[in-house]
Amino acid sequence: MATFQTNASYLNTIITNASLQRTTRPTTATFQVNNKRSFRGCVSSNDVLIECKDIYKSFEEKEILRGVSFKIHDGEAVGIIGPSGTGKSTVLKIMAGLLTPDKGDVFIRGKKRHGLVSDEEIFGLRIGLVFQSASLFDSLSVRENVGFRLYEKSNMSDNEIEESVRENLAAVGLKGVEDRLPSELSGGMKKRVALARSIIFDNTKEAIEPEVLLYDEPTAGLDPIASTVVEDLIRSVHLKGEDGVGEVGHNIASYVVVTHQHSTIKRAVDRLLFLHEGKVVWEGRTHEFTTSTNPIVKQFASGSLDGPIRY
Ligand SMILES: Nc1ncnc2c1ncn2[C@@H]1O[C@H](COP(=O)(O)OP(=O)(O)OP(=O)(O)O)[C@@H](O)[C@H]1O
Repeated sequence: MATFQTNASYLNTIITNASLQRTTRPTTATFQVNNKRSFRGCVSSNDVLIECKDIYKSFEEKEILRGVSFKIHDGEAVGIIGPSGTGKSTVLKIMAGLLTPDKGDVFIRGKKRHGLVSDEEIFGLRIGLVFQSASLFDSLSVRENVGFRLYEKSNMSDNEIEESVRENLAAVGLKGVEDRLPSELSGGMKKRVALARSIIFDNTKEAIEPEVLLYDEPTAGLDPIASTVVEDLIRSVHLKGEDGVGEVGHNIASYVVVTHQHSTIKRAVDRLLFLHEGKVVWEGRTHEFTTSTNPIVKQFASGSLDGPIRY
């Protein structure tokens, strides 16, 4: 087994830990998974996992976020959409604790987060971020990339990790690529390898797997069928608390997806936040997106050149 010198914080899939103690889960469980955990299908005001409140962020002179506010509830599948360059990825990084806002607050399970998230903090809500670019380690094989976190931190044997890597790769539609280097994969394959890495599960631990996954354009650049595979996989992780190979009982219960793809909006999310000119200008259920009379949403949904969005 290779000895990895690289700091885990450089992973494209960053599993961050908010510096908070775990709070009691809501009692309104709708179904039970493996007698270990409850996953919820409904939303109420006292189950907010992440709240962004009046967030401002500038890069140099450019003001990108101008008072972004929203809440992510336990059990939700939320999409963030909006024109290019409007700050969607920036919002994800702020939620993950990789960027600090210039103004405004991020609350994790009701407690204010101060500064960035560090690797040392191991309790509380876990937030996994899958970056837009696959950002795999070039010098590591696919197997080592996917199993990276397990090789570094778990008590699983090399054989168990290998098996898990193989199964999770198969779940994203990739077989027999374990020994390849990232340079030997297409862009879409790299993306799926990154996804496999985000959903792989440490079966020696029960309590500290991610509970919110943040996906930055997980289906961009994939062909329609590969997109469907990824969308369904994301959905199954959310719905059943399963990992890519159908093992239940994990903590992954909610996710946020930044996407431009209509298929991903339709298949993988239930609620949408529309970001435009630094603010959330519309929120609604997915099925309301195409029928909304909001001129910004209407223009975006139809792809029309006429309307308030200008390039
Ligand atoms: N670290 C950074 N330094 C300087 N500018 C940045 C940085 N990160 C983002 N930006 C700028 O902030 C703006 C918003 O970027 P962001 O990636 O959040 O947008 P986005 O809505 O996700 O875009 P897209 O849909 O095209 O992926 C862009 O103009 C980008 O160039």
